[in-house]
Amino acid sequence: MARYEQVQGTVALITLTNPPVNALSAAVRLGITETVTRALRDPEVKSMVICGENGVFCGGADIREFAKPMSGPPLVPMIAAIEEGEKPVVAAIEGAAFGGGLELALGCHYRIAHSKARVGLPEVTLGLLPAAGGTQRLPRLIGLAPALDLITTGRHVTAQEALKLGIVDQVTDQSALDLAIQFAQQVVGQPLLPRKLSTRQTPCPPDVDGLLEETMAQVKQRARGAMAPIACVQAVRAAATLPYQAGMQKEQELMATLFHSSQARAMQYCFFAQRAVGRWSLSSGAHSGNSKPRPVSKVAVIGLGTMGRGITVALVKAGMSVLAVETNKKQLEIGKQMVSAMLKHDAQKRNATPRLDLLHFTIDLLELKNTDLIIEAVFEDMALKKQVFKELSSVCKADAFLCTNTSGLDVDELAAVTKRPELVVGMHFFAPAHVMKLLEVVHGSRSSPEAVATAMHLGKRLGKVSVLVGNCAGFVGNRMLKPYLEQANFLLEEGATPELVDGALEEFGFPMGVFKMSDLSGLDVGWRIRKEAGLTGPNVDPRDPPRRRQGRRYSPLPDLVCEQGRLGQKNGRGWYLYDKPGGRVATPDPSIHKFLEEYRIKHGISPRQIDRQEVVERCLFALINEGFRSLDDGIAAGPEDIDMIYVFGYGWPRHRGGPMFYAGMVGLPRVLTRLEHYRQAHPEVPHLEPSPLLRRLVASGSPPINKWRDFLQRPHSQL
Ligand SMILES: CC/C=C\C/C=C/C(=O)SCCNC(=O)CCNC(=O)[C@H](O)C(C)(C)COP(=O)(O)OP(=O)(O)OC[C@H]1O[C@@H](n2cnc3c(N)ncnc32)[C@H](O)[C@@H]1OP(=O)(O)O
Repeated sequence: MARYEQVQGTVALITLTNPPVNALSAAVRLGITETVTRALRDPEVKSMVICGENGVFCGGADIREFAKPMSGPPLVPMIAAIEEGEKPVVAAIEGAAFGGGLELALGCHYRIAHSKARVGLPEVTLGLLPAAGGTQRLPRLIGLAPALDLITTGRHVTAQEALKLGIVDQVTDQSALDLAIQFAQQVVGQPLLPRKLSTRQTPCPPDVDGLLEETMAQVKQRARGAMAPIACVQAVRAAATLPYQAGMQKEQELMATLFHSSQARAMQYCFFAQRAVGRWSLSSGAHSGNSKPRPVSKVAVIGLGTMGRGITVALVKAGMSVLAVETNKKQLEIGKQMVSAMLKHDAQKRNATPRLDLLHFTIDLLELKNTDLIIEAVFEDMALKKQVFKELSSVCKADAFLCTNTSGLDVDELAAVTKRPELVVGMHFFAPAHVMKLLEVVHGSRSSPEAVATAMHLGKRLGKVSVLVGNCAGFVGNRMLKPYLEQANFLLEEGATPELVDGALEEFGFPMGVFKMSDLSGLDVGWRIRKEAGLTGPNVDPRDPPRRRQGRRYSPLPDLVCEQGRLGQKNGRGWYLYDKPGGRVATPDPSIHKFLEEYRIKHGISPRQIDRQEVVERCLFALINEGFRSLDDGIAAGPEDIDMIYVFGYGWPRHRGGPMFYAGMVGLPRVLTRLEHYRQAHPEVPHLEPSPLLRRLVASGSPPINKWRDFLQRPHSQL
């Protein structure tokens, strides 16, 4: 797992060989320990170079080993032996040096990087801290403030930034390995002590306490309940305030509290789940391994509303040529201005040139005739979308893919109006589409594996986490959101305020609660959908009592709020008050409280005290319950798919792993018992009826999440 060679007569070359990313498994650590010892003992060897096979230095500790009992040599003494040795060691960094990989490089005396390499300490994103000396050596190398930034965010930096920060000594466009070998020969005989980072003092600003306090306050706010970023600040503080060995001790103590935590397990689960969702499969036997995406070079976007603009920007940022289509010149001009401004703004932030040359605008559908893939992003209205699909089907070339950016309409119904239903798939982007990482790719009953593969691949090119889902109202994400929103409204009826509900959900870790989120999205969006569904407005069955629709409990509260002209952030009034139309700062509104009180009096509801536990349980367990139903229906392939949809699309806190992982952490029997309890208290709410899958899992002894697929029935799988 570590190859040993002697090159140029006097240089020991140690190559990590653990594909694909040379993770520091027990065997690799043993290999490094043995080869370093050999090189230190060999009188012919004057210096060493450490590199990684296949153009990757090292992806860090082997994350899969974290769940197993520790074996093999630990990292800390292994790295200490490199640093303490009296022969210079040069790290030749190609590809990536992340986590333990960068910590290994920091134990070397010099670092040479290829210009395309990236380095970073992403442990915080796995619920951990860089506990192989990273929190002590990096601040000593680059100073307190930049080290705090890198360690608490886990962000990766380019070789150029690493050079500026002082993490690496040289960057080359040629072979980093060749340069490192040359370098290793040149530095023989030079004093080594100053190169040993553990012997240095951490460069600090005059007001160390001020910087640490300010950082801690910012980190706590950003962390939303995650423990690791806070532990990272505490560990880096030790680098500024304690001698090296005491700092290392502190680093180990803090790591011990994180290592077996449920947060670390949740975040490591997310790491693998994110990669697993890319490996899709269909019941037909087609899967990502046997279905090739078709190359796509020309893409068109139909409709330059909020979604269409975001999608266009995402495509251009990925280097793709885009034809943007609107219905008339006026709309086209508005769209053009906005897309160009968004691209310029984005490029400015990255100090880059906006790729406006990749953009083309038209109102003429005939210009689509050479396009490979079309993403329709018109208003969410089935009749309109059908009309667009009919036209696309006749003007586009016969093998062009037709994709719809719908958030929940029936993809099969759209496919049916075309002459090529096998080339139709859903691509559900999330707003803002150029920022949000999630893409739900919707498999219609006639979508071909090639169409699925092409949409999934395109999502990847756009830097999205693409998740394949089946075709049903709301797909996976919005289908599960429905019972969540419903419970939040019922809680208001029963005595809660928007602030109480949102506070509980934000304390759980969501960036914003359900009512703030609704204000941000615009309250009229759901209102229109409810009108179309006959839940409010003129099509309501006149025999329905005010708080019942279609045979079940219904809360008209959101409709009544809209009827008052409160549409959310866009007009400055929704569930909250905003300083101005479009304002972002939500203030509780006494007139909403009064409205809720009057509503309860009118409907004879005695308000009761509602605590935060009830808010979290009712909203989240109802959502989770729908997740189990989606799994059983074959709309979601596995719990990982649901979890990634919620983490990347709906702000579910990563340190809680996603709704299905969270259910496992809480304990399936508890989720079942609480749902049964709430169902008994609210018999008119069918969403609270525990799903058959949840019952089967509990009856089978609540197996771990990776075994849930064995319990699915899926009589009507959509995948
Ligand atoms: C006791 C601990 C003491 C000290 C603290 C040290 C802690 C650590 O080092 S924790 C690990 C920190 N490192 C990371 O977080 C980096 C993780 N990896 C990546 O970011 C990326 O994989 C990459 C940039 C290195 C490569 O990206 P890419 O080329 O896109 O490949 P993939 O991400 O798809 O990965 C390929 C394949 O490798 C698996 N993998 C990647 N890194 C690790 C790892 N560190 N340990 C175990 N496995 C790893 C990844 O899961 C993929 O496999 P699967 O598709 O089967 O999941």
